Amino acid sequence: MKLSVIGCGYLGAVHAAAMASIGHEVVGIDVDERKIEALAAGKAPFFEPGLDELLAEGVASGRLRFSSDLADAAGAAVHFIAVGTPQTKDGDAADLRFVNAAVEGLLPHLAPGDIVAGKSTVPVGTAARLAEAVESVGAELVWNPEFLREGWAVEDTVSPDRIVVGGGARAADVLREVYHTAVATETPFIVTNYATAELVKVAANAFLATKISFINAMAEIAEVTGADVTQLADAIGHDNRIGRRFLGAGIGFGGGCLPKDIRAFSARAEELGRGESVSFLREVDAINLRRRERAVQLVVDGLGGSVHRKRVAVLGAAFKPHSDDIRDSPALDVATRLHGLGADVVVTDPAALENARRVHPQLDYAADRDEALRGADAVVVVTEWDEYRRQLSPEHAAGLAAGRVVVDGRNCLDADTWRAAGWTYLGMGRP
Ligand SMILES: NC(=O)C1=CN([C@@H]2O[C@H](COP(=O)(O)OP(=O)(O)OC[C@H]3O[C@@H](n4cnc5c(N)ncnc54)[C@H](O)[C@@H]3O)[C@@H](O)[C@H]2O)C=CC1
Ligand SMILES: O=C(O)[C@H]1O[C@H](OP(=O)(O)OP(=O)(O)OC[C@H]2O[C@@H](n3ccc(=O)[nH]c3=O)[C@H](O)[C@@H]2O)[C@H](O)[C@@H](O)[C@@H]1O
Repeated sequence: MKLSVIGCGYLGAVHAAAMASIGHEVVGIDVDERKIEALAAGKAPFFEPGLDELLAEGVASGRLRFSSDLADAAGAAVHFIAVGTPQTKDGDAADLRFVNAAVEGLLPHLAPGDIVAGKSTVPVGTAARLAEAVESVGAELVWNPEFLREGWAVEDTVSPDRIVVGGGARAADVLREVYHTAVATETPFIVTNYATAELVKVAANAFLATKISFINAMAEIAEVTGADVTQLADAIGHDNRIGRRFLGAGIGFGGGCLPKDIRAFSARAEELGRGESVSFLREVDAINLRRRERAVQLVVDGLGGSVHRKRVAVLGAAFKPHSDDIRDSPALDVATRLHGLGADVVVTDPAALENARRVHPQLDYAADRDEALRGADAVVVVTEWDEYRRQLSPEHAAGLAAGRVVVDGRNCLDADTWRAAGWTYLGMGRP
């Protein structure tokens, strides 16, 4: 089938490449010419495991091409909208300018019977509003939210846990054909109305954020009682009604989605007169942000009350491992707070260094882990990449660092091993 994907960022580029890999003829469109140039050359403009291979394969096969001209979407049977919906500059609501512009710009290139499939995360009510414009040219709108995780985006797109389609039965059948490989393996395929489809997406992210803040709230209680939140998480996680996943206590969630999605959800619920129904999400957000402060406090405490002129090695910049994404990164928040307190901060990250340098030029950067560790008075692990977690021994770190203080912002190090090697180990919610 012929498909177009409007918006080729973390979501759209992967979607376009994955759709080509399952046999479709795909054109990816973006207003960012630099991105399009890279993609057309078969190169991912960001770090995503497996994406380079998929792009190169798709472009070489002739089934995948990229363009900065929306007119090139003409002729596709399904047009996916995958543009950004960031937080507005002056509030919590989602900024729908890009979605509106993409749909508006697409209208002249649509033919009767075409399907426009929204993938961007939007406030409930958006699809119903956009449907009118799409129908005015004889096309049909569905909302088909996306649940992929960065770092596993290719796998999640090709083999999703579920597919949700809000819209009419004919359009849903066309999407069944689009996702034929997942349908063949009996992936749950849920057809519903617009509002449900939009809400499924934000509800899923709100639940995940709540789960993380729940365990971080337990970490706060653990800190004043001498309990160990990692053992607590293991123990409650054995109850499979609860489950251990997303009970990782630490400096909390960040990224281009969870934080802005819970805020946009709160803002939308308030508009609908139902703010109180999700008022707990404000608390989820507040707990999350407190944990970043806590990590900073641990570094201050570990260094005897002041970080001024102390060299602090910050291991990690991305909001999570296997990604170069630094949008609302807790790691960089911790780094900039320490810098603000007068510390000589040296940040390193295997994938996100370039992005970090661009957005936070005031910080110092080291090309690799060992360079960051050299001469450090304290070490803080803020993104749990394997090379900081599994591949870093306390003895090796001791051979490079000047001090012996390690703050484990992701509870990813073995406390006993580090202590036995002479380090002052400070974890999040651990005695
Ligand atoms: N990043 C992720 O893991 C996931 C993202 N989402 C949602 O998907 C949407 C996109 O997110 P990301 O890909 O992360 O954002 P992104 O910022 O990486 O990509 C958005 C892209 O849209 C392009 N764009 C903006 N206006 C355009 C227009 N009028 N025409 C064509 N292209 C345009 C931008 O240049 C950019 O490349 C958001 O609503 C997000 O919440 C949903 C699930 C997963
Ligand atoms: O809407 C989206 O964009 C996506 O948002 C998240 O995916 P992602 O942002 O890629 O990353 P996650 O793996 O969910 O991690 C989010 C944040 O939570 C943190 N986290 C995760 C798990 C945990 O136990 N503890 C914890 O602090 C991570 O470090 C990271 O900062 C969701 O998991 C996806 O299903 C969703 O599609």
